[in-house]
Amino acid sequence: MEHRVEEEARRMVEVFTKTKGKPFDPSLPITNSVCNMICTVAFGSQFSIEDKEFLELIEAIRISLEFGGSFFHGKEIDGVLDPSQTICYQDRKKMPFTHAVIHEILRTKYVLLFGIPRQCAKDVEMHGFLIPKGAFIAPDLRSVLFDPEHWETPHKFNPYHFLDQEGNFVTREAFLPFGAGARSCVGEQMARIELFIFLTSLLRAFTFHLPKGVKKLNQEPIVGLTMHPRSYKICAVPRFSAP
Ligand code: HEM
Repeated sequence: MEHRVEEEARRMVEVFTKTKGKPFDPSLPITNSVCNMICTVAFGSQFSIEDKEFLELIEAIRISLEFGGSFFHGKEIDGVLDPSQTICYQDRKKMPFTHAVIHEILRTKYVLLFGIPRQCAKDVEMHGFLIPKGAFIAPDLRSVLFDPEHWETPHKFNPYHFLDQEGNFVTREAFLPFGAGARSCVGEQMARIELFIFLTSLLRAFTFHLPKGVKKLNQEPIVGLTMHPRSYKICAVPRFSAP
């Protein structure tokens, strides 16, 4: 699977390169790559970015979710990987800062409004409260991801939440974006591999900046069943000239 993510990352870099540093909305190529990974695993095939059915599917998902959305320099990446080297998931161990940034993105820009609803299989007593058999539960994972007792700056983007004094990566008990227990996210590993390889591939290949005249992006999400980003444009300027 990791090999497929690497291939997809290369395709994404090609699509970004074709924009020649001009303003463009990166959400469609990113969504296409993420969907392709799931389709490869589920059906063994994938959609082209121009495929009419794919575009209709994305629009349908966007509408249904709406009704129910960084910039950091590539210095650490440059220090570890040369421009032609393939990026693999194992490289995260040599890039604690990048790894910490990805964790902090997953925490502060958490995509789900609430976790997958579950039904209680038997009577359970928790902290003196009875949760009866049959009760529906919608876990609020934000309550732990933004808990002031667990995070130094709960609402502020701060990669140092995941780094110790020496700059080593540290895991945190309250980092539960994929849920916990027997029914936690089955796609966790795939999501982690994609996030790392896609992000490092793009940051290694491009410098990102806002289009001329744009001072700031509106980071307020569109709230639906997910927290969806508003549409935006950025410029991806290649960092290395083509061989
Ligand atoms: C950043 C990306 C993702 C996040 C934050 C996420 C989060 C979650 C959460 C919170 C749950 C509920 C866990 C619980 O109830 O304890 C879940 C379940 C699930 N996720 Fe994900 N997920 C992500 C990516 C994916 C991907 C890429 C796939 C598929 C390839 C996937 C497939 C599933 C499935 C099938 C379940 C249901 C598991 C079950 O009921 O046993 N997820 N996910």
